Amino acid sequence: MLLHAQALQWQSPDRSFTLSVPEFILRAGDRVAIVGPSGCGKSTLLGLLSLALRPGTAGKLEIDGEDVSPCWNRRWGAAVLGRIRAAGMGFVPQMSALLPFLSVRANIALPLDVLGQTDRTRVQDLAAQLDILGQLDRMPATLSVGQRQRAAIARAVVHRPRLVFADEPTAALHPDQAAGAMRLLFDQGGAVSAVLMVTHDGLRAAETGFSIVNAVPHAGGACITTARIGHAA
Ligand SMILES: Nc1ncnc2c1ncn2[C@@H]1O[C@H](COP(=O)(O)OP(=O)(O)OP(=O)(O)O)[C@@H](O)[C@H]1O
Repeated sequence: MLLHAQALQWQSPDRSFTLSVPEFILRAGDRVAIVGPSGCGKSTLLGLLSLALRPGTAGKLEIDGEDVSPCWNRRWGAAVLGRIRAAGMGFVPQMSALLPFLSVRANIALPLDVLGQTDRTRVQDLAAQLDILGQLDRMPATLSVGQRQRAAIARAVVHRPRLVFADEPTAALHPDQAAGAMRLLFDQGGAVSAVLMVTHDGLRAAETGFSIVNAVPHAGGACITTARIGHAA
C-alpha cells in the first residue's frame, strides 16, 4: 500500500468542525476523486494525508509501509516528514501558490532542484502538454489564474512522485483544458503511483476514470473513507 490511514481525525482550532477518516487506502495505480459540498473537509483530508496538517493524537498513517504518526510528536519528525514529502509527493494547492520571485520555469523545476535532478526536458514536455510553453520565462504575476493553475499541476508531477495530491486542480480552467489537465494527472506515474484529487467536477473525474469517493457531511463535521470503493483492509 502506498498510503494507509486508520482512525485519523482532525479538529478545527475552535472545535466547531471535526473530520474523521475511519480508513483511507491508496494503492499503486489508484486514481481517486473526492467530491462533496463546500466546507465539508476535502482540503483538510488532502492536508492530513500529504503530511501538511497534524492529525489528532489517535490514529495511524502509513506511507509506503512506514508509520509516520510518531513524527508529529518528535523533534526530528519535521525533517522526516519533509523528506517524505519532497521525494515522494506532489501537491497541487487549491490556490496555485507559485513562488512569485521565480519564473514559471523555475517554479516547475523546483522539485527537481530539491532532489538534485538536472533533466530539464521534463519541464518542457509538461509545459507543452499543458499549453504553457509560451509562459515558461514569465513571472507568475503576469499569468492568468488558469495558466498559473496549469503551472502548479506541472510542478506537482515534474519529479514523478508516487503520491500526487490535487486540490480542485481544474477549477479555473476552460472545459477543454480541464479535460486535458485531468487526463494528465490521471496518467501520471502509471501503475506505480496514486493520484488523489479533490474536485467539484465529479462527472468529468468519473469520465476520466477516477474512482469517486463522497465526503459524508454531518452536524459539526464530515467523514471520508475509501472503504466503500472496495479498499477495506
Ligand atoms: N482554522 C480553522 N478554524 C475553524 N474552522 C476551520 C479552520 N480551518 C478549517 N475549518 C473548517 O473546516 C471545514 C473544512 O474545510 P475544508 O477547506 O477542508 O473544506 P472543503 O470541503 O475543502 O471546502 P471547499 O470545497 O469550499 O474548498 C470548514 O467547515 C471550515 O470552516
